[in-house]
Amino acid sequence: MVSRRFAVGRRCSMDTFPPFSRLRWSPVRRRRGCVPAHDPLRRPAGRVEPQLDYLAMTSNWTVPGEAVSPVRHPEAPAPGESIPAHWHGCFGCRGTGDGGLGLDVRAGEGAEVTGEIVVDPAFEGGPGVIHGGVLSSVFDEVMGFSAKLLALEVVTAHLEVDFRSPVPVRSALTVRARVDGVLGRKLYASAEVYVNGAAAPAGSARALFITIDQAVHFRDLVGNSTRI
Ligand SMILES: CCCCCCCCCCCCCCCC(=O)SCCNC(=O)CCNC(=O)[C@H](O)C(C)(C)COP(=O)(O)OP(=O)(O)OC[C@H]1O[C@@H](n2cnc3c(N)ncnc32)[C@H](O)[C@@H]1OP(=O)(O)O
Repeated sequence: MVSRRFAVGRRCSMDTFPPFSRLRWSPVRRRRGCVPAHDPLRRPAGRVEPQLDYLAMTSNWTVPGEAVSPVRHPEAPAPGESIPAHWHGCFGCRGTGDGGLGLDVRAGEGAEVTGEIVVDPAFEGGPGVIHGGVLSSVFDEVMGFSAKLLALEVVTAHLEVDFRSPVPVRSALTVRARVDGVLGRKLYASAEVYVNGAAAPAGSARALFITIDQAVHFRDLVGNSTRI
């Protein structure tokens, strides 16, 4: 709780103490009571704030009961083998030297895959941690690869991510993903990310992929590519 005496535009010693001086809205500043005049987190007088239950905002995604178990294609890469890129122009498939994520995704048992990535400093969001959008891309890509074990062409229709703990840049990430169920053209997938071999996941994701016919889906879009 920020006291009224310190709440408006008070400069504090942290203004001159990098790196805090750059973090205008940081929780540290809020705790110390040095909150800029236009702090977006301040409550306008008289306004009733909704009481959000943040835990209820974590994923409650469930696979429909009618979904069937995924069937691995007989010619899918064997467990432990690398799964080839689905498109050389893909940001998720390209190496970091080529502006991509630098993911290595390997087949596991059944419809499970494991992706490995070292978080390039270029992927920084907050100071020293991965950008949440980049981590979402990692999840999207690794879950998408699980569809390749079924030899299906898919695009993402829905993606949701829970960020449980910060993921440092330069850390080694292991992403475990799998197709949980298939219902017509719909593939339900899930994944977790582990930092530097930790036992507890730092985040998790759920996605819905829809099978497509690549030739039809990208027919009128492929001309936009700079990588043909
Ligand atoms: C990059 C790609 C390479 C492809 C090569 C393959 C390689 C394999 C490895 C892939 C690894 C890639 C991993 C990254 C993949 C991306 O990041 S893809 C890029 C982001 N995604 C997109 O651009 C997709 C944009 N959306 C679309 O094009 C269209 O909405 C879709 C997804 C094709 C669906 O459209 P549609 O074909 O007309 O089908 P539609 O009838 O609307 O939906 C089918 C069913 O899904 C349900 N549905 C659709 N959207 C939703 C939703 N958001 N929520 C819930 N249900 C939904 C519908 O209700 C319907 O249900 P049923 O009626 O069958 O029960």
